[in-house]
Amino acid sequence: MSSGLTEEQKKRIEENRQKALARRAERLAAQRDGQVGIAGPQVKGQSPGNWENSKQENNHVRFISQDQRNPHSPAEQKSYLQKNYNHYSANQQMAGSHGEQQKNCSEDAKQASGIKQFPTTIPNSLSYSHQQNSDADGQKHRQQALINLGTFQQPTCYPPSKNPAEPSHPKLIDNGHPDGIKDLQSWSKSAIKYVSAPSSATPSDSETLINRSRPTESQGGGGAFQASAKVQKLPSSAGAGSTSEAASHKKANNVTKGKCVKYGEGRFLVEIGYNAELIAVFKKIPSKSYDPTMKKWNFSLEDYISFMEAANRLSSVILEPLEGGENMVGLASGSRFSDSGVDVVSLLKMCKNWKKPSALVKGKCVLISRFRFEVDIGYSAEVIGVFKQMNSRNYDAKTRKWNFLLEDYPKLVKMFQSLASVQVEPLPEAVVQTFAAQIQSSTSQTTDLPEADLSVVDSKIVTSLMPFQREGVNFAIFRNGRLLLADDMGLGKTIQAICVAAYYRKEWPLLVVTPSSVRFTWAEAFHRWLPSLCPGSTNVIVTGKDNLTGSLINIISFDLLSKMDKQLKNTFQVVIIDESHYLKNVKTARCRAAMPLLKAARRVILLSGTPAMSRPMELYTQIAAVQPDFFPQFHTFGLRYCDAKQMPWGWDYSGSSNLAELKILLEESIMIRRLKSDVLSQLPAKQRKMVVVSPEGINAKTKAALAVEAKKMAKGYGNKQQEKEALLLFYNRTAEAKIHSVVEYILELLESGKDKFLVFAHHKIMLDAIVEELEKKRVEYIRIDGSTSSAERQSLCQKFQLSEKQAVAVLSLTAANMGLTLSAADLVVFAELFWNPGVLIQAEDRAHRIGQTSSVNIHYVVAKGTADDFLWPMIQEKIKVLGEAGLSETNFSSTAESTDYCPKPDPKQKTIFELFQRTFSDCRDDDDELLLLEAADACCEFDSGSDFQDAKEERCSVSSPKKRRIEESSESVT
Ligand SMILES: Nc1ncnc2c1ncn2[C@@H]1O[C@H](COP(=O)(O)OP(=O)(O)OP(=O)(O)O)[C@@H](O)[C@H]1O
Repeated sequence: MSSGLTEEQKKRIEENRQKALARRAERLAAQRDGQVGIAGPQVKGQSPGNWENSKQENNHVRFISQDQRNPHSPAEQKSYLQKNYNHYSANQQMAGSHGEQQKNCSEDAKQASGIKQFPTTIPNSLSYSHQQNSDADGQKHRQQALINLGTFQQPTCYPPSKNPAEPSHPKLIDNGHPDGIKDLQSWSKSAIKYVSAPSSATPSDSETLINRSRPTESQGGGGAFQASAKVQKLPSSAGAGSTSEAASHKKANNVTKGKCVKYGEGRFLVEIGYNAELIAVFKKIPSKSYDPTMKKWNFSLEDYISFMEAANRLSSVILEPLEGGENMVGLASGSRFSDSGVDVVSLLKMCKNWKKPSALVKGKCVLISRFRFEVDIGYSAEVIGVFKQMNSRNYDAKTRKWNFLLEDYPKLVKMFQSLASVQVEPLPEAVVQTFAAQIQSSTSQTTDLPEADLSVVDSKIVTSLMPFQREGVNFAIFRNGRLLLADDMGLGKTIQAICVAAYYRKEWPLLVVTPSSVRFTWAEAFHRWLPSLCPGSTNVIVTGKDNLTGSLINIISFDLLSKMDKQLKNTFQVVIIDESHYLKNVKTARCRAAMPLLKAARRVILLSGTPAMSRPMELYTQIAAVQPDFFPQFHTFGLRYCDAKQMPWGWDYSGSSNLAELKILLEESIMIRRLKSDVLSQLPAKQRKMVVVSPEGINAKTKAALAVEAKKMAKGYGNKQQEKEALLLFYNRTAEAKIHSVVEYILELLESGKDKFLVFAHHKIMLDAIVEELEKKRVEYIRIDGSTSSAERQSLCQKFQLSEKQAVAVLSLTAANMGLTLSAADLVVFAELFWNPGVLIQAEDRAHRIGQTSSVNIHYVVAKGTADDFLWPMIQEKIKVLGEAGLSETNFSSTAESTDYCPKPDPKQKTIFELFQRTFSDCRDDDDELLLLEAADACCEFDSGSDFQDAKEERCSVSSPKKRRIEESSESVT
């Protein structure tokens, strides 16, 4: 049986093999002379920072500056992180500690001389340690200790929900009593603190009740709830008994259930069946109004709190509170702010009518911390006179501004109102609403987030959450499932989002909107983290014609979303938007398609490590998606936070202003963001992720070619040589098939603001395509492959290390997997797999080595229906065997997502898998493998008639390759 290679290809393979042999001999000789490795000699005239010189001297260096540098780019964050990460190695948080890293490095050197393989031992266990922080007000922020999650139930398979509106989520129980903490083995404290609402005025979701009393055993689920929350009571302004407590004591029988919903501007409506007691309450509310068409009562939002208090005292009524009602805490009508004599209504009115055309002195109030605001105003004796009447006044000699406790805000605003010559812009309404509790009483203490009861969620995911992730989930549930999760890259936004979504599973079908390259990765992640899901529960939409509601979990790309049926906008009550900064521009089709959907949904989980990449205006749509009431008009937001300026052609919103206030506001209300430096002690040294690319990225011809190769392989071959050749051809075809998806993924990483990363690939066509695209997009890059001399490598590495711009290192798997230090990157992308895991681990260690101060994220891009189906399980098996022998980390796959990614138990596939194993497992000699590969690459190189040529022509993002001469190919084998 033929191997599929032509005579000419075979001849070239042999030629290449000879050349590779010669090169290997050269390399070995060079190693003996000490030329290979970290300390290779510099090329004459090249200085480390001199890109231009090297550009002239080295064809493989093409650093093209970007036009503009993003002032808020992750590069800046990165340098900040690096400054702050020095404790990391000292704390031995990086797996294996310094000693181990040194071992790795010395083993790299050994590898370079071909002595030993599989050098890296990476413990998978996570270590936790406490970390101290402090906020502007000196509040101590600490990271969590272990959380006892031992008693979570294993839910059964999720059936599709028949009634999405059915209340489903369980109670949130908060062990607020300090004694409760003592009883527990471990306790957690949040880095984020919340001012708890006055007990009577806490609007809580009737389903997500917050129980501020000490949990009994039954409440606590036998230890499922930990005392993270130290919720203190604020002075109650409106009667006793919390909404939640009252609600939770109501009997299930004989109760009328209903909910409050927004109703036009400034009003809410109560959707509920007839209940005589409640009608009596309605009639006592001053702002009551009856809508005869809807047959429902509605009221002013100002009466919301007092209404809820009254309603919750009725044993026959359970009312689900208003979404976002927590922002109205303290704004109950009639409630007066301490010492000011100002009630809520007057305060809001004063805030609206603050402009005085004749004012001589103008200024503004700005929030500077969670408890204080400052008044930015020019000198005026009158104003100073007012300031001096404030008990909490404080003069900051540095900024030359006065600041006050929020408690003094109403009084100050009232006094400014009486000064005709003074105009002070108040705090935005969103700030007043969010910080109402502090405005009401700054003596209120802070509270940690209540611990959510996740017993309805698969225990696998719950027990896997790292402490800070658990805190993220608590935050999300505390915010009723509407939030912007803005954790740094690689901190596990996916696992948190899945956990939150699973908490609301009775409201599914769920919609996940993602960049197209990671749709399948999401599907895999759901099944990984929620094992109780039935196999058919995920539906990845690949064309505009696919059924968007086909399954319980529907995953769609941003671009396809705009083609979706508008009628479906009310179908999804729970929506996850991955990389939500894709929505930053309101004019784009993706944003126009997503916004109505998000406004209609009850739970909106936005994920982005870089919610705004350059200016605050990019945040607007994301804020509006989560909290539409915050800034109903963009212009208001623009004036306050985008330094909006009126130009001859209209308003310019491209600036920024009051950013500190915006950050405090968002963190208090809708956003949670942790940097790697905040949680480093909880992170493993390496985090591996599988990026399963979509099959439609592979064109039909390439798919057919792969299928033909697979079919041939399944039939078997006459001898080992033929088997090897066939496998190599299959491997080559896989590279061709993946190019489009890999390039797309890299572009998405760049678009997401990933500033520096390494991309490893084996085949020249893959490396070429990546480089070609980077050039097109004018992204700086270095390339190191088999043709790069030792000296060049060294200078390229230094340049990559020192470069402050967005830069990608494009590296050959077999020629750049050892002896190089590229620790300036903390992200490594594998465009291709390789059957020798030692090579992969060595390649990972280009970034994960001494000098690395962060946890390294590793993304393996895999495509189903290609050689990856066989390579991935094979790699894992090899690693397992090596682990058992103490030669490698024990479980490579446990640090990677989608470990269930393996060939289907199809007999044909099994034959191929065995063929892979037989061929590559037998191949113990490294050099032989490399030779084989180099040789194999040649057949890919000159295969001008390959399907890839056609495929490339069809694609717009990857331009046609130049035909290469055979002689060149053998020189530039990777
Ligand atoms: N608690 C955990 N246990 C095990 N693996 C985890 C955990 N949290 C995250 N990971 C793994 O870490 C990797 C990175 O996680 P994820 O992709 O969710 O990060 P991210 O914050 O979404 O990053 P990005 O911003 O790059 O998309 C994944 O492989 C994920 O499975």
